[in-house]
Amino acid sequence: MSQPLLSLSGVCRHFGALKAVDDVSLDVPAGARHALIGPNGAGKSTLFKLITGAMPVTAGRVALAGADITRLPEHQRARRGISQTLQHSSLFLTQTVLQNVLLAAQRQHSSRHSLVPRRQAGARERARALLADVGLEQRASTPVAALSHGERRQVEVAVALACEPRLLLLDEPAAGMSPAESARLVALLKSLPASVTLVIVEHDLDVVFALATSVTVLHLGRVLLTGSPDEVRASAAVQEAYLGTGRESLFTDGSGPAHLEVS
Ligand SMILES: Nc1ncnc2c1ncn2[C@@H]1O[C@H](COP(=O)(O)OP(=O)(O)OP(=O)(O)O)[C@@H](O)[C@H]1O
Repeated sequence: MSQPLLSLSGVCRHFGALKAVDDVSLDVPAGARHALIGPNGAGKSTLFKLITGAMPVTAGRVALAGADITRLPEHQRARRGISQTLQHSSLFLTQTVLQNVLLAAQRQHSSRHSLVPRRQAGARERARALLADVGLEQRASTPVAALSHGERRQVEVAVALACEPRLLLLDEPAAGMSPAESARLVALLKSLPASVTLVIVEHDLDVVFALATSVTVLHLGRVLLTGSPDEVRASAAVQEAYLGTGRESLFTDGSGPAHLEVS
């Protein structure tokens, strides 16, 4: 098997006596669309932070394309190709859509030569291409504050892509979206090139099962199961972990998740 892009070995994060992430091992191959799911408090967000470097591990090893990055700070991991969208928006609301993406594109290509007009034109071109990729070309001159919730999430994806990531981590990208917006988001994420590997934390299991090529279920900080979406849906242990959460029908009624209309 070829080397995984992201590899976690025995990763732990303890808060006092609480084992929020407990001995998690996981390999994510390049090009995967990998989802992390689990009931509230399972450790998903904490595990994300251990991958991005926003929080140090208590124990274990994080590797990117075979290189040990466990001790690297967040900005150095970002430079190696880890990019993320956050649960809470980090966009500049009074700036236009294009300005937000342009800023990220300029940061990516910043150097002591970045004031050279040719470089600036390159960043502008790249920003416009990214807006086209996420379907927001027509909204380039619109202030972010005037966008719908779903459109803002699309801008966030464009901003994250401007960093030219190898690994894109999406923390609840569909939170607060209407079904139509979720379907558009899934279509957008599906259309990303295989050179961008996705790891997504998402409560909306319709989105997860429409997008993911593999799924890890976390429960009480531990990996309950890693497998294909079908294996996860069929697992009695996963059904049990979701009992009482109001989401168990996605695993137990045999019909699978509601179909998301993805054009
Ligand atoms: N900074 C912290 N200090 C103490 N405990 C924390 C901290 N961050 C998270 N926890 C605890 O760790 C456990 C896992 O939390 P985490 O937010 O990672 O779960 P989650 O699966 O992302 O949950 P949700 O789906 O509700 O966002 C929870 O019990 C939480 O209360």
